[in-house]
Order: sequence, then C-alpha cells, then structure tokens
Amino acid sequence: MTEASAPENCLLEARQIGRQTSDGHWLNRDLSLQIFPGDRIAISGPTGSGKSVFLRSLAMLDEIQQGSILFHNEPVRDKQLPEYRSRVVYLQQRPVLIEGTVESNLQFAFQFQVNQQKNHNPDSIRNFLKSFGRPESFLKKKSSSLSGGEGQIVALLRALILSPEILLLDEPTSGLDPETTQQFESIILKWHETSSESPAFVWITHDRSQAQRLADKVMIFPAGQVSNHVNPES
Ligand SMILES: Nc1ncnc2c1ncn2[C@@H]1O[C@H](COP(=O)(O)OP(=O)(O)OP(=O)(O)O)[C@@H](O)[C@H]1O
Repeated sequence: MTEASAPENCLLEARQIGRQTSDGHWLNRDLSLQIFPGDRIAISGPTGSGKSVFLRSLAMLDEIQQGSILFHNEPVRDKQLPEYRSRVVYLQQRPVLIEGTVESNLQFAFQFQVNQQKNHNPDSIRNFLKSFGRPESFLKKKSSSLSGGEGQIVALLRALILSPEILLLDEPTSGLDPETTQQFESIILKWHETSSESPAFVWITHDRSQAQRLADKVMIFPAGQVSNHVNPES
C-alpha cells in the first residue's frame, strides 16, 4: 500500500523512520512527524527514550535505517545536504564555537557558499544582543572566555541570523539559569512570531511547564504520539 502524501505546505515529514546501531539494535522505530509553517512542537519523554536520536535523524546528522525524511515533500539527496542544513538548523545541548571572537562566530556561517545569498544584518544582531541584555562589546569577546550560557546564546544567534525555516533544539536551556532561560525562550518566540517566512521549531524539553509555555503540539516518547494539547498535568 502506498502512503498518502503529506499536505502540500508540509515543510518536513518524517515518515515511519527508525534508527539502528551497527550491531542491529533499534534505537527508535516507526516514528512519524509532519512539520508545518508556524508549528511550535515540544518533544518530551523519559531519559533514554530516543528523543535526541530522533532529532538528529530529522537534522540528517545520522543515517536512518527505516522510513524516509521528506523536505517540502521531496527526499533530500546527499548533494543537497549543505542547503538542507542551512534551512533546517540544529542546535545541540552543548554549543560548539570556533576560536576567535563572538563576531567571527556569527560571521562564520556566511563564508559557506550555501549561505552567501543570505543577508548578514548587523541590526538584527544588535537587536538580539539587546534582548539578551548584552552590550555591543559582547561581539568582541573571545569565544574561549564565554560562560556555558553565553556560548549557548551565541550558538542561538548564529542559528537565527541564518533565518532557518525550521529550528531543531535539543534541550538548549538545560544548562542555563532561569533568567537566561527566560531570555532564550523570549528570543525564540519573538523570532517565531516576527519572521515573515513562518518558521517552525521542534524543542526537546524535560520541563513540562516549558513545553506548555512554548509549544502548541507535543510529541511524547517513546511511542512518538503527537498531540495538539500541551497539558502540564498529564
Ligand atoms: N550512536 C549511538 N549508538 C548506540 N547507542 C546510542 C547512540 N546514540 C544514542 N544511543 C542510545 O540510544 C538511547 C536513546 O538516546 P537519546 O540520547 O536519544 O535519549 P534521550 O531521550 O534524548 O535522553 P535524554 O532525555 O537523557 O537526553 C540511549 O540508550 C543511548 O545510549
């Protein structure tokens, strides 16, 4: 039986995907998700239930051994991966920054051919910094001198200035204090609300109240059911 296609406006579809280790052990199986413009999706579930494995599969960082991933209803070919990764941006729990200043980290992505047509807008960077309560001199700070939380902020700015269609966030605030967590959430919600392209995000969180604040759909692991209600009591 052939599966029905996703609606035309579907940005990203994981269709019954599964990931297996080289010794044949399934880390997750039969997981499906459709992501539409404007979606705010939380992924929740116990430790070790396969949330990060799934998100890495969506980011196409790890190969899947079952099912398919479709971007705008088309499979992504190997040679399209750089473009895919500039449109579907993955932010991991611990940021990876290059040596040099904050500014050089922010400019780094624009060196790649796939991002050269994107606008490097200094005003938007200044606005983001303001929202984080950081002065412009923050741009001159060495990445090696940043705290873990500041590093995560830089990684977020670096992702947002690429104007992604989808942002994939793996517990991005787990190492941040409550104030920085709140700033981080506000920035993402503001980006989400004000971007003309109607971007979507998928956010792994253990914190039910965070899921409640941020998301309008929740995917619960290990089964991977998607529900339209984020109920902090359930
Ligand atoms: N590359 C890999 N090879 C073998 N096992 C792996 C690999 N990646 C993840 N696992 C295992 O898969 C399981 C699910 O891991 P995953 O990191 O996705 O869990 P999680 O739900 O994100 O957990 P947490 O909430 O603690 O971050 C774990 O038992 C983990 O050890």
